[in-house]
Amino acid sequence: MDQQRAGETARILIEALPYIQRFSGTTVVIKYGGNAMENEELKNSFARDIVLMKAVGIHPVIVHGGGPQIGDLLARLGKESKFVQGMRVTDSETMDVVQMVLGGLVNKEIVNLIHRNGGRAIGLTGKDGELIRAKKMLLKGDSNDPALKAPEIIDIGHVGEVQGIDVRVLEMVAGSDFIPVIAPIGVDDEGISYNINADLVAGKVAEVLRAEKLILLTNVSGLKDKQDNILTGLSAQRVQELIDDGTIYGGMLPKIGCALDAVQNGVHSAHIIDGRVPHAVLLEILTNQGIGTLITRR
Ligand SMILES: Nc1ncnc2c1ncn2[C@@H]1O[C@H](COP(=O)(O)OP(=O)(O)O)[C@@H](O)[C@H]1O
Ligand SMILES: CC(=O)N[C@@H](CCC(=O)OP(=O)(O)O)C(=O)O
Repeated sequence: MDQQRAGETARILIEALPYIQRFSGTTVVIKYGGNAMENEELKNSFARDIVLMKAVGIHPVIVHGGGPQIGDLLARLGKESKFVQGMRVTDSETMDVVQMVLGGLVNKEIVNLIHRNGGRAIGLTGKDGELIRAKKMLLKGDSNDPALKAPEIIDIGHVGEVQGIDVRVLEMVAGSDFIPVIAPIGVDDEGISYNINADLVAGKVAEVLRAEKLILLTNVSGLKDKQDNILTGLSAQRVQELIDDGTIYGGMLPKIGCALDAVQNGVHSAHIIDGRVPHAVLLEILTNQGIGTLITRR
């Protein structure tokens, strides 16, 4: 290595020092969206980032999605995917597919990736240790019928919202070498399974663990306005305006909602970043080059 390159390498390593000192010993919850699992190279760069974080004393907790992967298997079974306000309409048959894909294929693939990159991981669904207690989610629809006084309630089947998180299993894992990898499946008092949007689970997990950061990896470079500019440092009121005028829709709705809730409830900062950028997590945590949309408490 020539001297110039050696100097540059040393400079980059030293740049990480204040971040390592600041974040070592803290918990960072990372939501790994199905859309960010684009190719093998990206998946490996994600796993390397997570292993490096753990090696420098940060406690990463991964909550993963897998929407496109669920959609693929449903299509192979001849079932169409339907979404209302960013939530998958989930009948009993779809719930079975959700459990197979999230709890099986996707969860174990991420665990495997971490092992292949030199770390140790343990895969959990919200059913393990009753980690995620869920209740049925009811959506309020916009009714066009002026005769209806209350907004229409839409039933989207086995879709849940988080009622509580039992942190004991996570605390056990946090003190060890193992990195928890959580599939967003919840269970209610009667043992009924629920499909929960992974952003919502990540937000609640970050809240109960009092995480330093909530990082939401997705397939866009951040929250955008209508002219495609990345928006950052947003107030709750500004977000509501952007929802009302249709700038924020679909899968971005639960993402921005849970980011705002998390920072209101004790998480230091939430970041919506582009999971298609190699090493996006590392750049966000250990360098000056934060990317995407930052949300903090105001
Ligand atoms: N204002 C916005 N800025 C950026 N993306 C938006 C916005 N409103 C809606 N979206 C949509 O949200 C999507 C991200 O959510 P989603 O598809 O659920 O991703 P993930 O699988 O990563 O959770 C983007 O691909 C985009 O289509
Ligand atoms: C209720 C609901 O919509 N659940 C999601 C769970 C997976 C998920 O959130 O995946 P991404 O993060 O990759 O979108 C779904 O069925 O697609």
